[in-house]
Amino acid sequence: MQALILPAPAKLNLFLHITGRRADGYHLLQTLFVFLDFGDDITLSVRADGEIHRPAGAADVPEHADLTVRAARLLQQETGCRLGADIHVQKRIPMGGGLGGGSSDAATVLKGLNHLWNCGLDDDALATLGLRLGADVPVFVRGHAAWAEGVGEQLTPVELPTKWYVVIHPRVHVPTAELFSAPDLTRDCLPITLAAFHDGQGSNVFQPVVEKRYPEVANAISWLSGFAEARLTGSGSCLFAPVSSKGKGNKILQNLPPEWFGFVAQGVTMSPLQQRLVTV
Ligand SMILES: C[C@](O)(CO)[C@H](O)COP(=O)(O)OP(=O)(O)OC[C@H]1O[C@@H](n2ccc(N)nc2=O)[C@H](O)[C@@H]1O
Ligand SMILES: Nc1ncnc2c1ncn2[C@@H]1O[C@H](COP(=O)(O)OP(=O)(O)OP(=O)(O)O)[C@@H](O)[C@H]1O
Repeated sequence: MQALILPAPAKLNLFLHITGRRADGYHLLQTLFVFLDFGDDITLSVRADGEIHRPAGAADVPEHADLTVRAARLLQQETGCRLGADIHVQKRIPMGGGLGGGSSDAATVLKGLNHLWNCGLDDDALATLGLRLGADVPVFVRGHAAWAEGVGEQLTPVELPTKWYVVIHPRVHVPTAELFSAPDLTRDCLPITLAAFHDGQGSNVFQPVVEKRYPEVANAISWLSGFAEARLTGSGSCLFAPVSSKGKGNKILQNLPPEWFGFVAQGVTMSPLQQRLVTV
């Protein structure tokens, strides 16, 4: 049977503002997504019997709840495809860290199985399907760094200079839904432009809320700020800081307190998934 190994990259939110709220409670955002050349790997093997299985994946995520399995089932339902798949997920992206790991895994499965099953859906259709699984899935489907509005699904592709980032996971799991419902979250940011972001405007509105509730994240931000300008990604708990070279980043990590996890990665405009699919 045909098998395909595909990357599921992590993302950073270079800034994240909330400008309002929809009637259904979902928040309206402004954010800038960039991909990292760091992520999970997903192996997809086609099954003729129509079953979807996940023989390997995140230990604490049950198979039926895994976003990869949910993505495969959704694609099957929507297209009436009678093929199935085995999905091996090699997790590297810390979970609940604001790096979008689950969403990226889901997008990789949608794109990969759409190809292997010959479903013929285009990116618009896959992004619409993906949005039903999570607000962050569409950007991973489209695979281009983007300025995002709406709940994160109104995407305008942007070109960004390639930069290195130090990323730190303080080994704290921050539940996204809980953070979005925090009473002290700023929800009335005035809209900004990409030019204003490049001029230095923009912050992450979750940062003060997370720092207050999770002292370990506050410690990590304070530690990284001693070397470079540190900021939270998504709703945390990971933080990042731009550095001028991979070497500079690794030097910072030499001093990383052993209780945290850190890595250096390049921010890329075209997602590693998109780059890989061009060659398939
Ligand atoms: C924080 C970000 O990662 C920034 O990129 C995303 O906005 C979150 O995206 P995600 O993890 O895919 O989130 P989802 O799984 O869609 O939503 C989790 C929960 O967060 C809240 N949520 C999410 C996105 C949004 N724009 N407004 C919200 O209020 C909702 O309560 C939702 O039930
Ligand atoms: N394949 C998967 N990988 C990671 N998490 C998954 C997966 N499938 C389901 N989940 C669930 O989704 C939750 C959020 O995981 P994820 O790593 O996407 O968080 P996150 O990086 O904070 O996301 P975001 O930045 O989109 O808020 C996990 O705690 C887990 O219960």
